[in-house]
Amino acid sequence: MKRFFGKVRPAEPRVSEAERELFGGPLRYDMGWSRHENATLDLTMRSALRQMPGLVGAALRMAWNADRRALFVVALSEIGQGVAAAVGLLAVNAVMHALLGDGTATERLHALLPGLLAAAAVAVVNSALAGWSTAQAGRLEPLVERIATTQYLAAATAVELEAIDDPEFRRLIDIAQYGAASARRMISCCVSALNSTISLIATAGVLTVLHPALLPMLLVIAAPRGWGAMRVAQERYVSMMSWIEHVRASRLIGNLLTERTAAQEVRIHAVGPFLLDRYRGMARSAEAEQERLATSKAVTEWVASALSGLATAATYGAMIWLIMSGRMGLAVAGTAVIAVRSGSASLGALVMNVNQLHEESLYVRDHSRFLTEAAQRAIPTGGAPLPERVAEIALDAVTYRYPDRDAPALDKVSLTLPMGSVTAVVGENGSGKSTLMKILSGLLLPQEGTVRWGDAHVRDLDRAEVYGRVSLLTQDFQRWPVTAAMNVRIGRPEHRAEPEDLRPSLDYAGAGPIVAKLPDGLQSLLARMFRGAIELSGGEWQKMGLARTHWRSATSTADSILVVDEPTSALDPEAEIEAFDRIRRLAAPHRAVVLVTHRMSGVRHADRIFVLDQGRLTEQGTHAELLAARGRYAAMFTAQADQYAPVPPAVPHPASPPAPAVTDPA
Ligand SMILES: Nc1ncnc2c1ncn2[C@@H]1O[C@H](COP(=O)(O)OP(=O)(O)OP(=O)(O)O)[C@@H](O)[C@H]1O
Repeated sequence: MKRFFGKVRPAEPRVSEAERELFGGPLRYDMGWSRHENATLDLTMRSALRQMPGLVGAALRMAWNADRRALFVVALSEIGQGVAAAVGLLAVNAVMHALLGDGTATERLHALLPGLLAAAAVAVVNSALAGWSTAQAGRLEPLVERIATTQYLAAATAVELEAIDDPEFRRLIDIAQYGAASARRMISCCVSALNSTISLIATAGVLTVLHPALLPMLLVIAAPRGWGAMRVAQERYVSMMSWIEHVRASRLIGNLLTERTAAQEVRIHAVGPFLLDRYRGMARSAEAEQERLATSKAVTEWVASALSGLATAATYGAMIWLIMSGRMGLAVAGTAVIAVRSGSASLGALVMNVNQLHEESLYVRDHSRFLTEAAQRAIPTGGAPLPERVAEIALDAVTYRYPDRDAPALDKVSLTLPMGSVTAVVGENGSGKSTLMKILSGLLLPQEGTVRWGDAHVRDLDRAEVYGRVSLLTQDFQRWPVTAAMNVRIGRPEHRAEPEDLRPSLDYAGAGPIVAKLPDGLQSLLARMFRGAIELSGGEWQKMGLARTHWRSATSTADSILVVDEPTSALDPEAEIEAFDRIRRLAAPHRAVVLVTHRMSGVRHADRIFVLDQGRLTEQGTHAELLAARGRYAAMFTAQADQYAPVPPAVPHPASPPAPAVTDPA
């Protein structure tokens, strides 16, 4: 019994060997975000029905905002169809009475004509109303999907970077993407549910008028089917939730096999057949879950149909008893049979629609949950205006810890960046350099300590204004799949520019020759995924990125900061020297330049150098001061300088295996 009527639970995961090997264990969605929200995934029928009005209301509100005239027309035509159904039944009743009444066959045929004509007229009106409703609903649905998608995208782009780094929130972003299409489908479900409800009310009214016992009978027939459909939907949803990570991982493997970046290793290392085999393994375990679901659905539907069949037999039995005992006339019974049939069809359709509404509403609920959580984690809007002149940006005892980490990535870091200065930050991998850059840019807010622009605390400032003053060039800067001109202009997209306006930025970055080589110059499309588009090399892209950064800096005169994180990783030695030189030239009286790099040659001319070690600032000073101090910086600098020393240190040769002894055949 518990199997059918207990709470729907995810099936015990069967871990495929491929999952264990590639990902270290089963990839299952742990419903963590619902715990995070202090709400367990509540999938009882009662809670479904309780939440339904709110979710239907939300979908209808979207429809109302999208096109209220269309919504009004849909509602009107659906109500019209319900009324037509009732009138049709009354016409059928009149026909029955005429057919089973007194008089000769000809008289009875004459008597039933008005009823027949009325039924035909009702059918014509009904189909006209149905067409009208379909046309308007078809117009409404894409609008609702667009509104929901826009809400989703706007919320996703407005959250703090910390939320994007949070795996729980990322999962919620993934799941919520299905909500927009579900909101669209909810509109058609709502229309169908309204249609079934109105025709059911009409049928129920007619049945009650005919005989009070007929209505409960109708409900008894439909109830098991409703239960079955809802349970199947819940099982499907729980399964989809618990397998979402698995689906994502399979998709990831599929993408890796076809991605251009992985293509070389896929071939040379024979990763292709290896991953393909693991892909098959994961697909097999997903297929086993699909099979389990299909079997469970078949059993549930069979039980529901059996119960519904028993109820139908009982209903007809009761009707025969009512006729035999003289409590119901034959004409009434005839109409009742038709009414019960059409009523149970309406009820069945209503149950199916409510069930589908329920299923879609689960996804819409994720969408609205995402919007709520995204709103809580959104970058605050408003705040104090940022003065044009701030003289310096200062960090005071800044500590930052990533949500899932114990050790802080930055530990009580204090530093000052005066306008017009060039500051370098060096340190080993994982020492906290990139985190410091994110704090300086306002992308992350410190948990302890303060970041000030002049006298104003970043926390109190209008963040959009802070971002407006930051130029960012990171090693993984975005390679936008748009034209070369737009790849530069997108550094400050709201600033309109003709291609000639971008020339100084291209020349500054040394990207002029790259553009000159492109078939359509600045109008060339830089995206391999489109036909006729061009792909640049890593170093060429880096120059385009530098041009973009220059364009962004050049379009602002207020005090600002330029953050450059490993800008030369793909450049050849000559280009690297040039790039560092260019970055230094970006220093201006109203700009503070911060440079993060492992290339020590690039930092020696900085006004001030900071050394980070495990999140702490351990050394600071000019190049000469730090060399003299003979600390970590001096060690790192000397190690790199030695690489370029005239007499390279001896490189040990790999030991060669001993040659097999050759015996003279003679
Ligand atoms: N999104 C994140 N979530 C959790 N931990 C992170 C995240 N980003 C960085 N870390 C951790 O914070 C610490 C500092 O990382 P950060 O990227 O700032 O170092 P880095 O000095 O820039 O390293 P590299 O020179 O390798 O780029 C590391 O231990 C890293 O594992």
